[in-house]
Amino acid sequence: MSRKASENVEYTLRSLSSLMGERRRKQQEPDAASTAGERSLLAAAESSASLQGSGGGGIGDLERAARRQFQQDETPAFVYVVAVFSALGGFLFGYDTGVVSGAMLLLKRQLSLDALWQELLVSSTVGAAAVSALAGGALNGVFGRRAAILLASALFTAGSTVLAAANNKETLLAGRLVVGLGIGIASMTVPVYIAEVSPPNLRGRLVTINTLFITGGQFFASVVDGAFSYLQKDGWRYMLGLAAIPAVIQFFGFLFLPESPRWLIQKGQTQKARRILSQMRGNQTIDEEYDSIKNNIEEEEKEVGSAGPVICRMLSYPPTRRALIVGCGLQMFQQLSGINTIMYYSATILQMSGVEDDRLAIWLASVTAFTNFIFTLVGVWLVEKVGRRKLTFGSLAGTTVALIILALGFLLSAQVSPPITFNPIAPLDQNTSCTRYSYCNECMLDPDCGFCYKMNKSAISDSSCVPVNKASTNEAAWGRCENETKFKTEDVFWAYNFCPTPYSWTALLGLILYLVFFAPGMGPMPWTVNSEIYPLWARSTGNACSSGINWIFNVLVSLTFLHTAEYLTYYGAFFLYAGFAALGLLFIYGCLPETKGKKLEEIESLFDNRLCTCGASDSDEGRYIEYIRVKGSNYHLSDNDASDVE
Ligand SMILES: O[C@H]1[C@H](O)[C@@H](O)[C@H](O)[C@@H](O)[C@H]1O
Repeated sequence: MSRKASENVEYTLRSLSSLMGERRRKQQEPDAASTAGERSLLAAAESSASLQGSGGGGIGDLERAARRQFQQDETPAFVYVVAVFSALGGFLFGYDTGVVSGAMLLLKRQLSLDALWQELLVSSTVGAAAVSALAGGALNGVFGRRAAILLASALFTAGSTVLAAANNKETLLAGRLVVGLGIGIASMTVPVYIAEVSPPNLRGRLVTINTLFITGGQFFASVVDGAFSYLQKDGWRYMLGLAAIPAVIQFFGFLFLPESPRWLIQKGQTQKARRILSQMRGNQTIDEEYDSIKNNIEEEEKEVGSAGPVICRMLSYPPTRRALIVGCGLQMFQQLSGINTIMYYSATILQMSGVEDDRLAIWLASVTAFTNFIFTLVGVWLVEKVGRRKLTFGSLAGTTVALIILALGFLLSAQVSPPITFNPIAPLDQNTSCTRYSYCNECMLDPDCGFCYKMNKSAISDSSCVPVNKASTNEAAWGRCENETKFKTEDVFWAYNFCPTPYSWTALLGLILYLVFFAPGMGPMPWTVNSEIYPLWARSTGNACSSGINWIFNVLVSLTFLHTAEYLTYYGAFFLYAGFAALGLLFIYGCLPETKGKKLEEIESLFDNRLCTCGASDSDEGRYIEYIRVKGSNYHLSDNDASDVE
């Protein structure tokens, strides 16, 4: 082909790229296939040459050819199978963290657990997860992702079996610790593994599926809790033991699933890596991807060296240091916005809104978990459309507003808190410490007391603060509210952990808005972004650190909530979370770059500039990079080329 002809070909292809870009901008929603930025677009230079002759109609041919090519290039189902099997780790993470609240209600009665033991059984899992997430980095680096996932599913299976068979609290503690170790390893490995096997145009979506499975696990756990709460004796065994089923499925599944090709290349097992990569990419050519991974590893080694512990190298090399700050910051702000407290206290918030039956509240808590799940699905859909940065920022902005509404709901309720008007005489040898309070909101904040009152039309009368029955928070230890079945027939009401209030709708609105905004962005994006921002040599360690931070802040926020509420009251605690969320907004605005559509190997360059300058370089967002294959050679429209086109 003459030089002129080939220039024409290139020109026409660029026009096509521009035309498709235009159309895409108009639609505002790039269709999944056409955003496959790195796929070769066309194989036929000849048809382009003939296109010179056929004028405008040729563009139609070319576009059709491109579409045909895209359809053939469809991502093989195998990638989805791998993603779903890995995400079972997310399901177990969600299930095991979610199921414990329902199991505790039964356990504490059957094994007469005191507050310390209850606290231990709940927090030990999260604490163990923090430790194993941090240790998971080394495990992943040395033995690979597949081995780490196999180990996590073995731990889940062993832990759940021990829990189901436990006969004393010590064995229960051991089981909870083992499950926690599994959760930590899974939480850091699964996103990394999925990111490494996914094609770039689907990576965000597939990693986000892992968080969908986390929230799915939490929802399933809440349903299981509800169902087995009727089985007073040993119901907890089923609740805690059921997790063994998905764990076994994942274990056997992973015996047949492959190692991450990126990890294999890093370890010099190039033949195997090639084979797996082509299995994952179906009929697309893998040469370009393979070469770019390999070159990248070599360059990284030259640039950063391989001496000393990875974390030291990460901290002394500016791009990875910045990535680490962004990754850990995101995880920290996820937890500081209070998701787990909100989920945990959703039953209370719902009770405040007039749901008086305890069992109904348990079921309504599964409505909360379901909302969290469904809106995470919205995140799966949005992540490749609007990108990580906008999604995270928008989500946290909405979460901040929701937290303020929630806090206002509690504030208004506290201000109109009903006074205590009736002080019954305690039977001999009974606790009377609750009688010192003058208002319901003081009584409510004391975990040992509850509010007992009469309702006359909509007016509260004869209200007292009395000790709660230690065995069931549904009734008081003594007095008018002592017998649930009896007082319900006498127009007497019992409120534990909440006060009857006309402003409950404000808190309810805050709760709903919180979930709607948090779930699509702040829930999944910290995991998704962390799986992509580190170069290969730093990926395991980076994810280990950021997941560790997630778990550490998870424990901190859960353990301090009650004390925070005692010092600052409920509304103070929610205002505090809103303050953290607002700080998080500044952080995301300034520091979170867009990683959508980029190859993992390209992402490191996003952190080349000073920390928190990516907000300013945001103009690149949504820009479309077109790769064009002409007669076997790849043309990547460089930045300049692309701006020519646009
Ligand atoms: O991303 C997840 C998810 O949002 C869960 O609902 C929450 O319990 C976890 O702590 C969080 O890491």
